[in-house]
Amino acid sequence: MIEIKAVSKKYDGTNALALEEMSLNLNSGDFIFLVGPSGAGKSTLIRLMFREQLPTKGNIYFDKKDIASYSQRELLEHRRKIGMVFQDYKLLKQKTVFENVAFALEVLGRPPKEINKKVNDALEKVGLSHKADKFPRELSGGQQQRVGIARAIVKDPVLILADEPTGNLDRDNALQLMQLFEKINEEGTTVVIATHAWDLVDKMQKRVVALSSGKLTRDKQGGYSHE
Ligand SMILES: Nc1ncnc2c1ncn2[C@@H]1O[C@H](COP(=O)(O)OP(=O)(O)OP(=O)(O)O)[C@@H](O)[C@H]1O
Repeated sequence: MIEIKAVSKKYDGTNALALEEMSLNLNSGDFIFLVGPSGAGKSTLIRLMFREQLPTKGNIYFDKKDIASYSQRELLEHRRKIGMVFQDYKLLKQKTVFENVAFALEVLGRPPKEINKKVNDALEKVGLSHKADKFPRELSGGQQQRVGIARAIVKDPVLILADEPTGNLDRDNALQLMQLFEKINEEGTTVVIATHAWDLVDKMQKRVVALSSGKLTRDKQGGYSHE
């Protein structure tokens, strides 16, 4: 699905490479944990895959097409196919749970009837139908992140990119969130999660891609600490 080929990234105004000659293949249906110390390049890799930024060197192919060569229309379509989930949820405070999720489809110009059905389906999937009319401030952190996930899946993405999605949650909530990602993955969506939650990575037993100083150091199925 995504082929990352010898990608390097240097941010303007810095000398060090955030990513160095990184190559990685993501297959359709994968569940991947991206791990590594702070500054290893995990967020950079996610930004490059979303095409929020371009590589300094190397290429990223999505279904065989170099994403750097996209037209404006192809770029919008690329982003429609990818659901993003963030550590700080990025919910709109003045909108209800329903409206937050609906917004992801409104910006795509979808008709209200379709929006209504898809938002209700997404909220049901994350177990928050009963909170549809609440505002984010009325929800717990775990519930807010479920809204973040509903907002990502409502677009029927082929890929979910989550950057530290459980960073603000306690262990029980974090585990439930990971199990929700697992359910979404089992229904066919490819999932990539950058995380520091080693214990959960160990528990989930998925493909683990480790980065260190911008380089890939490990790519193995299973937990993190067990070789
Ligand atoms: N916008 C930016 N401008 C300049 N340098 C940046 C920028 N974003 C990241 N970097 C640098 O690139 C390197 C990789 O950062 P990145 O955020 O990708 O790492 P990370 O593995 O996601 O870290 P963390 O676990 O702390 O989120 C770091 O050295 C960081 O300082």
